Parts: sequence; structure tokens; C-alpha cells
Amino acid sequence: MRRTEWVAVMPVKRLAMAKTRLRGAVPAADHARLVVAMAKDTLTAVLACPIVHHALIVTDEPTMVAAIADLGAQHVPDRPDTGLNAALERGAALAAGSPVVALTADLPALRPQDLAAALTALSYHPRGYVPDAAGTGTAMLAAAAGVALDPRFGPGSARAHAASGAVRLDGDWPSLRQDVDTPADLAAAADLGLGRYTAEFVGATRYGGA
Ligand SMILES: Nc1nc2c(ncn2[C@@H]2O[C@H](COP(=O)(O)OP(=O)(O)OP(=O)(O)O)[C@@H](O)[C@H]2O)c(=O)[nH]1
Ligand SMILES: C=C(OP(=O)(O)O)C(=O)O
Repeated sequence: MRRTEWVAVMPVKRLAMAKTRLRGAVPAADHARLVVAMAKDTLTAVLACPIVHHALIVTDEPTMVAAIADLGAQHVPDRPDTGLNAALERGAALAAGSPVVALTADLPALRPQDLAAALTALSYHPRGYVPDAAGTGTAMLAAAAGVALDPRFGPGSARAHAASGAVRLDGDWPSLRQDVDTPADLAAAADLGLGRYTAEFVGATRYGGA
């Protein structure tokens, strides 16, 4: 079965509370701009993926709401204090009937072809995940139409997704795996090649990560 109509779901936390492990990569006053730039690059790459039909961004962050509309994605209001997996469930419920891919909003080097290749690798499985570069987290979780997404993101999520029956997908998709949690991750993403928004931010501010 070919699955060419993926719906992407991406959660974005309120900026004031976001990316605490990344604090210090840039001065505090610029932290939110960096987090938004990374989310915009992730979303831009997701929307450029030829087998993604549309993207749902689950957030309560006002700054992101404007960016989501500009980039051509759909905003889904979050429910305060329910957390990342509840936000993903909310988006997935709206996409019921389509294959769903969940991604974190911290993949600023993501290339559409890496996402397409990973989704294509999933074709013969009902549900699968791609571990992040560290191997402990999850860069992508995807489920076929009619299959519950059952997201278990959070610390140690790669193991949690495997334990829940999701198939681990291995492939040469470095831009998909490179999430940015720390200043060192930002430097690694810069080595792979940052998307336009994060690259512009880094260029304008001359922050290059660790
Ligand atoms: N909507 C929503 N998104 C969330 C929530 N918590 C995390 N996220 C998003 O989920 C993705 C992965 O989250 P983390 O990498 O753990 O981000 P974080 O919690 O901002 O980072 P740390 O503070 O460093 O742990 C990012 O896109 C976050 O914006 C939440 O409660 N609601
Ligand atoms: C929430 C997760 O992301 P991160 O590694 O960015 O904390 C996860 O990997 O499950």
C-alpha cells in the first residue's frame, strides 16, 4: 500500500517554558527567537515533503500561531498543562482516517527527502518510530490510517515506543534524527545544514551553537 497522504502533527510548547536544556546557547533575550526559528524550519521541511498532505500544529503559543498561518499549516489549540503526548493525541484525533506522523518541533536541519524516505520505510508496518541521534529519544513516530498513534514521547521515549510495539526504523536520515535539545545539538545541526530561519538567526546573531 502506498501512503501518500500523510498528516503531520507537531506540538509546540509555550515559549516561556520551552527548551530549557538549550538555554545558554544564546543570550536569554534571544532564546525564544531561536526556538521559533527551529520550529519554523521543522514545519517548512515537513510541508515540503511530497508525501505529506498537511500539518497540524498543536500549541497555545501566540507567536507560533501567526507563523503557522504564514507557512500554510493548521493551528490546533492546546489544552493547558496536559503535556506533549496529550497534544499529539489531540492532533492525531483530528487526522483520523489518514496516516499520521508525529514530529518534535526541534529539527532545524530536517530535509524533506529524509522524512519522505523514513515514511516510505514504514510502508509495510502499521506503526513505527525513528530514534533521535542520541538513540534514547524519538525523532518521528508514525502510524498507518486506522492505527492509533499512541505517542509516548518524553525521556527514554525510544524504548517506550519499542515496548509499545512500534517498529524501529533505521536508515540514513541524519537530518531527521538531529533534534536540538542542547547547545551541542545546535552545533551538530549546524554541521548538517540549518534551515533558512535558524540559519538566518545564527547568521544575524553570530551564535553558532556550542
Ligand atoms: N503542545 C505542547 N508541546 C509540547 C509540550 N511539551 C513539549 N512540547 C513540544 O514537544 C517537542 C519536544 O519537546 P522537548 O524537546 O522535550 O522540549 P522542551 O520541553 O521544550 O525542552 P526541555 O525544557 O529542554 O525539556 C517540542 O516541539 C516541544 O515544543 C506541551 O506540554 N504541549
Ligand atoms: C520528547 C522527546 O524529545 P527530546 O529528546 O527533544 O526531549 C522525545 O525524544 O521523546
